[in-house]
Amino acid sequence: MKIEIIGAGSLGLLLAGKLIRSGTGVRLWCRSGEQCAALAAAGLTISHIDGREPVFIPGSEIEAVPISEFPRLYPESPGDWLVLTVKQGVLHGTLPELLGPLRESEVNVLCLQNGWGHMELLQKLLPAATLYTAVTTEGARRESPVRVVHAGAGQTSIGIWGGGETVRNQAAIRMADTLRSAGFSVLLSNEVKAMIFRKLAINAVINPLTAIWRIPNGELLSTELRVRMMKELYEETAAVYEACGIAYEDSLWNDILEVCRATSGNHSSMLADVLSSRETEIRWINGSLVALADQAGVDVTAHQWVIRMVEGMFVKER
Ligand SMILES: NC(=O)C1=CN([C@@H]2O[C@H](COP(=O)(O)OP(=O)(O)OC[C@H]3O[C@@H](n4cnc5c(N)ncnc54)[C@H](OP(=O)(O)O)[C@@H]3O)[C@@H](O)[C@H]2O)C=CC1
Ligand SMILES: CC(C)(CO)C(=O)C(=O)O
Repeated sequence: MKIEIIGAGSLGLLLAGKLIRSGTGVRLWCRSGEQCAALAAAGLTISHIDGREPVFIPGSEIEAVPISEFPRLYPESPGDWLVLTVKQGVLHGTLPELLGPLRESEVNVLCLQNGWGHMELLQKLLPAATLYTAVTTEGARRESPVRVVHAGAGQTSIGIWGGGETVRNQAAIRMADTLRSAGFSVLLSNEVKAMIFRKLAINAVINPLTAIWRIPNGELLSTELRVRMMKELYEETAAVYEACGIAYEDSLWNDILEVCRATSGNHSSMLADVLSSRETEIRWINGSLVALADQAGVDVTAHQWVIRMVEGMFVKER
């Protein structure tokens, strides 16, 4: 199996390194030629916060190519899968033009983005492709273009976008087996929308508050006021789901609290973006809930406020 990974950031480097180490063919598409050169010179190091030995992949074993070469090189020798590990902003920004030549292609595409909105976009861009959503609780943090920290082993659930029996889908089964042999814990799910909306609720409550208060996830639980703000965001989210007929488990609020405990020392991805003055994914997390709320006539004042707070902070810091 040959896997094309687009986006050599936290998740892309983690996946690429572990897949290469397990013997899977990987071509890694980086935004910059500088990162490709750095990987060729220094190799890739994956370290673990749980004390496991770092994994080192020598540069000679890494096929890293600048994304500007994608339209020329990809059609000459396309891989079996495209794995997208860029942020939502890139998917909605520069990637549509790059993927344009694949419009007729029946390629399998695995998308690991948090948030909501990217799958509909990809469906329009790549109507002949089979799209798979992956919802992951793996934690990865890129330290440099050639170093990534595996900050927490999690679980990845994969489902066919648009419905279908993922659990019997041969391509999905092979992909899951390949990821498992690289050391990831993977489930196939026929409930793709339920898994996306569950993760969306978790991100919509935890990410903006940790980014605004600049605290690790666990500190959200340290005062009553913080938990009350979380609850407000949660209750608005639940009201949107009810109004839109989106099913969710009764345990969702407790699940969110549990994620804070399980990832207590982690910086959320939104806090990490804010601290690095990068664009956040709030438009596709809280913003997508506001869009659903507008259609359904639900009041989501708390979500609107956190969006303004995070977007205002980002603009100020640039
Ligand atoms: N990190 C994690 O633990 C988790 C992440 N996710 C989701 O996965 C997605 C990726 O997250 P993460 O890996 O953290 O993000 P990062 O910002 O670490 O990585 C994104 C990568 O995309 C690269 N990139 C930007 N533009 C392009 C382009 N046009 N072509 C190719 N590559 C490009 C960036 O390059 P450069 O740095 O050079 O700009 C960067 O290396 C997000 O949607 C996130 O929500 C989900 C669960 C966990
Ligand atoms: C689950 C959580 C909140 C873990 O940090 C996450 O997905 C993120 O930071 O984006």
